[in-house]
Amino acid sequence: MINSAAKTNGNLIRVLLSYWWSSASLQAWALTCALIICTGLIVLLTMQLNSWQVGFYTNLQQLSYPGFTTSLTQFIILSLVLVAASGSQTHFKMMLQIRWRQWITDKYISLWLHNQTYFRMSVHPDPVDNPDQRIGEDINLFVTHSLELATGFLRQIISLTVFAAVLWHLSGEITVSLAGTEFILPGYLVLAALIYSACGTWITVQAGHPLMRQSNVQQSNEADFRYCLIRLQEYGECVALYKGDQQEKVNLMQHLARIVATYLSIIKTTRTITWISSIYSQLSIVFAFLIASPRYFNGELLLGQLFEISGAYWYVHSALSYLIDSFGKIAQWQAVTDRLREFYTQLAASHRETKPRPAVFTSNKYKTVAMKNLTVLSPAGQILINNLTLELKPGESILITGPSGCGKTTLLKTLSGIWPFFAGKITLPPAEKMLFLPQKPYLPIGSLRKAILYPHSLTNVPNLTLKELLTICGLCSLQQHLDREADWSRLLSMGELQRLSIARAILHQPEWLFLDETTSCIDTRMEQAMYRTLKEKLPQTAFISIGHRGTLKAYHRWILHLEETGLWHCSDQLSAAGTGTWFANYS
Ligand SMILES: Nc1ncnc2c1ncn2[C@@H]1O[C@H](COP(=O)(O)OP(=O)(O)OP(=O)(O)O)[C@@H](O)[C@H]1O
Repeated sequence: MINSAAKTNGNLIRVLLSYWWSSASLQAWALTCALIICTGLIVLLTMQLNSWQVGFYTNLQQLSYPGFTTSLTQFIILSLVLVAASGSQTHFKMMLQIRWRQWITDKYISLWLHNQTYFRMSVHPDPVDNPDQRIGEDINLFVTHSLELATGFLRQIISLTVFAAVLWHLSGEITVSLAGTEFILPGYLVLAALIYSACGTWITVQAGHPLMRQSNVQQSNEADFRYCLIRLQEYGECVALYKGDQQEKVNLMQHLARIVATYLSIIKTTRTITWISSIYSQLSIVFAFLIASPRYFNGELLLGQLFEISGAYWYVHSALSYLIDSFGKIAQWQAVTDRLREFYTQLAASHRETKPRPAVFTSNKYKTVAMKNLTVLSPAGQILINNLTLELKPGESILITGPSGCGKTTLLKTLSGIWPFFAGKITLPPAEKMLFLPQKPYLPIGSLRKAILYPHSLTNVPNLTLKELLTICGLCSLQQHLDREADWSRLLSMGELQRLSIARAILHQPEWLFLDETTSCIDTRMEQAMYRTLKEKLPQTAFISIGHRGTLKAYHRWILHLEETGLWHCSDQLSAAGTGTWFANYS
């Protein structure tokens, strides 16, 4: 168990960091190096500006005007280089951000779309929430925060090394007497900064750790709220017809209330962290002066040196307080990383489940659609179809009937390879010879031409062919709109959408056509016309239809009737005996 978790974590890290080992690695490393160089340069310039104070204040103290103007010139030059380095750092960081995000998003989308994983995950007993948000927003936050934290960390490490050395040098030695014994402490200012920051960090971590969980919950709350708004927009017509405005408002307000409640707890934790870090920062301003003042008042330090110590102390203290200052960002980074890990774990599990199963054979070798001892289950484990054995030869058609909810659609989903809950053996012809028309037609947003050609993107289909197709499917009025971009699934009626999917089937000429109540929203006369057209245009095609209307029997040789109990019964309309011939040739 621990091994598997460690393996998943290892794979996740490989996916997240694969940009640096990808085909675009040259670009990745070039941007990273440029970012590191700019960050290092900024710290070195900051150190120069800190040391510059010594000369500047000394010149002021000694009333030296030429020294004062030289100091100002130095300041202008250092500042100009610092501005250029800061601008370049921002440029390289943002470039790396968008390229890295693009890379990870591409990886996640590929994993999500591979082998219909998006569907399989939706029927998982415990599906992860809002995959859209994980891909769209969490990856973006992960990349942004990772780069912010990494560059911040790098800056603080260089800063700590450089300024700790400066501070150590400036500290000199102090003598401390403890229980009558005198100790000489070198670099006591560095030691003081270390102790001070360690105490502050410990207190902040204790007070702020709930923030990570709260951020995670808030990400989910925000995604749920947005999903409800999108659904309302999508089903606006239905909600309006039901006059469900009040119900929708209550639902949306409940989601908003969850966001507010979590936000209130985030406010509480953030307030505590802010109090701690403010006290800590305010004290640190005087702390450096306080512990360096004995040497100043002893005449061992000039005013400029006192300011230099204070500056160096401030940088060392800032570097050591990095965790405290970035606690909110670290908490959010941890939350999005957890959400990406959770999503990746389910993606990986889904991929393991969908590796070609020994129970399903798809190859050119198979000329038939056959099932042997096929048992189809619901996600809850309830048997929908029990021990089904049958074989369908090329060009033969079968009508699947049965009461609503008995498992007709699930049988087609099993044959299409997207339903994972089954036992038994299935053999199928190659995927490109089959076409599945779902009950609810799907049309991509775009031109009508793209909608008819979906899921292929054949570009060489002449307009005339497409117009003829629309005519024979009773959609003449759409002929003029082949290139009109729209959300066609909203504009067309259900019957029109179903006829458009029949046009799609005729265009693609499959050898095996699976129709899941594809004509359920069309009147009987038109339904008959559609089936006659299909038979005429696709004479060699085998039809596997689901339907409730008895009129469909005329277009199919076989009738498979499913019962609610999982039992089934198959009959041959051509055979005088009616049943039994189905299995004669099955091997
Ligand atoms: N994704 C899913 N998650 C949970 N249960 C599901 C899922 N898909 C189908 N089911 C259940 O499986 C059973 C069979 O559903 P299916 O859609 O196959 O029925 P059907 O015979 O095609 O019904 P209808 O004639 O009404 O279209 C139903 O009880 C349904 O609730």
